[in-house]
Amino acid sequence: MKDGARCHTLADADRLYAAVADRVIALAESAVAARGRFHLALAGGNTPRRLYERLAARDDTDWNRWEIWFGDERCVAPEHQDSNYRMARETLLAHVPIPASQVHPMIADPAIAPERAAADYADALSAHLPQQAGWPILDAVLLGLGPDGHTASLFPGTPILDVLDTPVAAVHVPRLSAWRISLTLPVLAHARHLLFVVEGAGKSDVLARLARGPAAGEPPLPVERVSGPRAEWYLDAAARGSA
Ligand SMILES: O=C1O[C@H](COP(=O)(O)O)[C@@H](O)[C@H](O)[C@H]1O
Repeated sequence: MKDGARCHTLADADRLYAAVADRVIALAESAVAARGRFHLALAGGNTPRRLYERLAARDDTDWNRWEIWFGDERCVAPEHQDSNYRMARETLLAHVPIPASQVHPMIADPAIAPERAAADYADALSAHLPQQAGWPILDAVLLGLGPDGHTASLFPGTPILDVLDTPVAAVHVPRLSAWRISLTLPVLAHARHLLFVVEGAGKSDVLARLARGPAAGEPPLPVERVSGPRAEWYLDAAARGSA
C-alpha cells in the first residue's frame, strides 16, 4: 500500500484524526452543495472515538444537513456499553445540532429479531437516500479494520459475504458468539466515498497482509472485497508499520 491520492499515512493518531475530520467536513460541504444533504454512515469499534470527538468540535459545517447512518451494529440495546450507537452518541451526536429525526440507529429495540431489524434498516435507507440501479447511495461510509480483516461486520467466513440482494443483513459471528447487523458488500460498492481509518500497531500485521495480497488459494479478506477505487485509506505510522 503506497501513499498517494488514496492512501495517507499520518505521523501519529492526532494528525490522523485531524486529517479524517477535515476530509469528512469537506465531503459534507460538497454533498450539501450538490444534493442538499450529507448521508454519512459511521463506523463502530474503538478507533472512531477520537475522530467523532474532533468532529463534535467543528462549527464549520451545517449540521442540520447531516443524516447519520451506521455501518454496523451489535445486537444490544442502544444504552448498552457495546452499542456503536451509544459510542457515537456520547462522542459526537450529543454535542452537535443534528435533528434527532436525521439520526438512524440500526437497533432501536433489541427484542426485535436481528433479521427484522436489518430488513427495517434496509427499508429506511431506501426511503431516505437517492438510488442507483435500486441501491441506496450513501455519500460517505467510515470504516474500520479488524486484525482478522473484517470491516463493518463483514467477518471472514460468514454468510453475509454472500448477501447480494439487500443493503443490510444480520449475521451471526461464531467467533464472538454474537449477532451483528451490517451494511452488505453491494451497498458499500455503491457508496460515493469509503474512508478506512486505521490506527495503532495492532493493525500493522493485517495491513502488511493487505499489501502482499492473498496467498495462492487463499480467499480474499472481507476488507479486500470492499476496498475499490472509491476507497481512501487513512493510517497512522504505527498501523502502517512496514506495510
Ligand atoms: O467490530 C468492529 O470492529 C471494526 C474495527 O474496530 P476497532 O475497534 O478495531 O476500531 C469496526 O470497523 C466495526 O464497526 C466494529 O463493529
